[in-house]
Amino acid sequence: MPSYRFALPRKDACLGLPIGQHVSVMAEINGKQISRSYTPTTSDDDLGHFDLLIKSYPQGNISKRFSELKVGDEMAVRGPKGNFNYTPNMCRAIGMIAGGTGITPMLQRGEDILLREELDELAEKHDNISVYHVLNTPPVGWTQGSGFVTADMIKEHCPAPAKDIKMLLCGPLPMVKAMTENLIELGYDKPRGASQLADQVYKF
Ligand SMILES: Cc1cc2nc3c(=O)[nH]c(=O)nc-3n(C[C@H](O)[C@H](O)[C@H](O)COP(=O)(O)OP(=O)(O)OC[C@H]3O[C@@H](n4cnc5c(N)ncnc54)[C@H](O)[C@@H]3O)c2cc1C
Repeated sequence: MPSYRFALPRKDACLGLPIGQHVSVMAEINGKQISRSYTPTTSDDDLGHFDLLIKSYPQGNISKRFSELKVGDEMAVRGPKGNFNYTPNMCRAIGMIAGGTGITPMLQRGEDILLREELDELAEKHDNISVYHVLNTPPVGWTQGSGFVTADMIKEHCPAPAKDIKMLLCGPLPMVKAMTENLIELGYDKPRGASQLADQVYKF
């Protein structure tokens, strides 16, 4: 999946995006201003530019635009955007369910398993981080999950429902819908349409 690098106005500038927030990329399409959210894979340690890992859909309004960019082209970007402001120790445990490019808000810093090396390295280095990959069509000998993420997988790998935990969801709409149903079935709070920081289940 291609990654696109955008220059910042100065070589020593950082994007300055708070963890948990994203940017809006805008374009005028058929006379209408359309914007979509994207989470850079670079951090504030990266100066002079930021990178976006984009899956371009042939019918996608904004994502298709990326695939048509030539070096030197510009896009309109606005931010920071989003209600999720991460602060250390904001809760005891965080469960994250991400589908495809939905991994980008979970790991702000890209693939068949996007960012796999980075994720596995994080889990190896930190006792309090564990990663479970679920593949639609796994290769022979695959020992982790296969098919879609199920309620049983969530129960086994994510923090159980409690006041001091959060569950973060990001991915294609059908997946987010299915995960919302799984979470409700498991006893987590029903998420509202537009998530707020205080919510137990936060949909990006
Ligand atoms: C917080 C957040 C962060 C995100 N970060 C990223 C990121 O880092 N990288 C990234 O690539 N995306 C990311 N997304 C998704 C992104 O915002 C857009 O939804 C995506 O690029 C599709 O937008 P579009 O305008 O191209 O398509 P739309 O105009 O929304 O859809 C038009 C058509 O495109 C096709 N299409 C669109 N989405 C899908 C899909 N998921 N599966 C199959 N077909 C589809 C369908 O044919 C659809 O009818 C993020 C979303 C959120 C909420």
